Amino acid sequence: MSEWYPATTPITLPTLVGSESATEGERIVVIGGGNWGTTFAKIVADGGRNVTLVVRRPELVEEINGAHRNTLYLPGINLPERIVATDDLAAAISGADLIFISVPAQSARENIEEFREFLKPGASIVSLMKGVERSTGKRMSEVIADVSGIGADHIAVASGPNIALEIAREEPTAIVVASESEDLAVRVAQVARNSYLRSFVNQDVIGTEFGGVLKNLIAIAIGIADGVGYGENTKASIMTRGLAEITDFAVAMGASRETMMGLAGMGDLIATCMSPLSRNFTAGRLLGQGYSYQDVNSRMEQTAEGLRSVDSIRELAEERGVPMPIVQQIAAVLEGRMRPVDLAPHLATDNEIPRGE
Ligand SMILES: NC(=O)C1=CN([C@@H]2O[C@H](COP(=O)(O)OP(=O)(O)OC[C@H]3O[C@@H](n4cnc5c(N)ncnc54)[C@H](O)[C@@H]3O)[C@@H](O)[C@H]2O)C=CC1
Ligand SMILES: O=C(CO)COP(=O)(O)O
Repeated sequence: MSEWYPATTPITLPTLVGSESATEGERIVVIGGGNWGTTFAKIVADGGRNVTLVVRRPELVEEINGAHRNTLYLPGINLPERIVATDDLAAAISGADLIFISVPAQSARENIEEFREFLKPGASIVSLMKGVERSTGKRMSEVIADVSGIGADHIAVASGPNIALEIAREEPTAIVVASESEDLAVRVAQVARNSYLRSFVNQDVIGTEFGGVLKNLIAIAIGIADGVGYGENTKASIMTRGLAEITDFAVAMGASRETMMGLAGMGDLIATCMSPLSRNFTAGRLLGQGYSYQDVNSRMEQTAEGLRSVDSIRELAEERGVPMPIVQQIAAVLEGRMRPVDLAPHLATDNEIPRGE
């Protein structure tokens, strides 16, 4: 691979034509039969490749292979026949070249532990997850490296404004793939593209991952504002100050500012804050309507990663001296120390002298 594409550059067709064969014949596995894992398998299949989808429930294996549906997670969506579901993780992983993981972030470690002995030499792992591990504060690519022992040149992450059900409905969308290895990023981007999904690449793994994690927190804040009944000024103020806040954090952690202005940062922030399909927004809205953290947890049937990332992000920010007033306030609402209605006025750390925007 001689050329490299910055975050703002789509992979253009001439490039793809020349290297299309790089991914042909590769065995592709997606782990996780939830909202995003199933949608991602559809993306790959609609791009013309066969894909094995590893799920846990035998009845879901039957539904996907028989009716080509995953009714619980993707109602109304017909899945391509190129997706073959299995609950046999070991068999799926043995011989797999490219493995995408889409399970809740807190389950990632145990999931990789379960399959690492079956990894074939040269296999690559791609995280589709948008959370940090609570017990360690690690990003998912770090957890993958820790547990699998695979080197950074075989690890990638994919992120962007990717509300699963919209993509499953084949609404045009963009995604960004990041890896320290340009070859791997381009290979993965070639797999994650089809008539309705355009893929971009970059080398900023830290920024691409943190973009996905951090926008969840701001989406919770927007949900809280919505639940309280505040209008668009409040939400726009939180989104704008939120972007500044999460950018400062990500840059302090080693991300590039440019990434945070791209698909994985601003792009995903907009999608998640604006979509009623977002689980993080929904969890925030319930909080804003007066439900407690415990109530929200029990009402959420799908993964709202932001709820589990708040503490880790707060700790990392404190360690690095990055002010995160909005994240602090989300934590205060979650812990019952602040009324949701009081969240929005405190968009900045309370300074006596107003500071520059
Ligand atoms: N749903 C979406 O629109 C998007 C989600 N993501 C991220 O993808 C990740 C997964 O989210 P969703 O699929 O939406 O969640 P989900 O709640 O819809 O599904 C999670 C799936 O993981 C399975 N699972 C749980 N623990 C497991 C384990 N130990 N081993 C194997 N499977 C396990 C569950 O059975 C379920 O099928 C999250 O990190 C999320 O932030 C990223 C982009 C878009
Ligand atoms: O990451 C997502 C969209 O890019 C999905 O957001 P939610 O997890 O809040 O549904």
